[in-house]
Amino acid sequence: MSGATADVLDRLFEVVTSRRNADPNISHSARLLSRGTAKVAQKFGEEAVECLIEAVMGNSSKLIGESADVLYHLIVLWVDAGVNPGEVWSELQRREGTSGIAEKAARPGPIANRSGG
Ligand SMILES: N=c1c2ncn([C@@H]3O[C@H](COP(=O)(O)OP(=O)(O)OP(=O)(O)O)[C@@H](O)[C@H]3O)c2ncn1[C@@H]1O[C@H](COP(=O)(O)O)[C@@H](O)[C@H]1O
Repeated sequence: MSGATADVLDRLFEVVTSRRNADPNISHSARLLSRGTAKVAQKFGEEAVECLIEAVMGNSSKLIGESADVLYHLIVLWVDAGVNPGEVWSELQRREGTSGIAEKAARPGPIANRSGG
């Protein structure tokens, strides 16, 4: 992720955080957060589905807008859950350079004989 990308997401997180106790008639973020975790999660899921539909349809210009919707609603989800973007950036940094194939192969396998007998 480029620095510019992280910056805009960090700024968006700060704005949404600042809206937590704002007037729900003025701020969409405040309105969404006031409706509770289930609603925040539902909206994120809906936006994700809209995003994947544009991807499957091969509509890359609409995919850009839907992707922005997904990121905004993910940030609302983080604010609701008390997750800081820096924690997510750190996790991505920790994974840098590790292939997904190699990571999956290194996971502990099932225990062959749980009874021990
Ligand atoms: N990036 C966004 C952003 N993306 C999408 N949306 C809004 O998300 C809403 C999605 O509309 P929907 O009809 O899908 O959802 P809904 O209105 O909750 O309707 P229901 O599903 O509940 O029926 C629209 O009102 C969009 O404008 C956003 N609203 C705000 N932001 C950013 O958040 C900042 C703070 O916004 P406020 O909290 O509104 O001040 C803004 O300056 C922007 O930078």
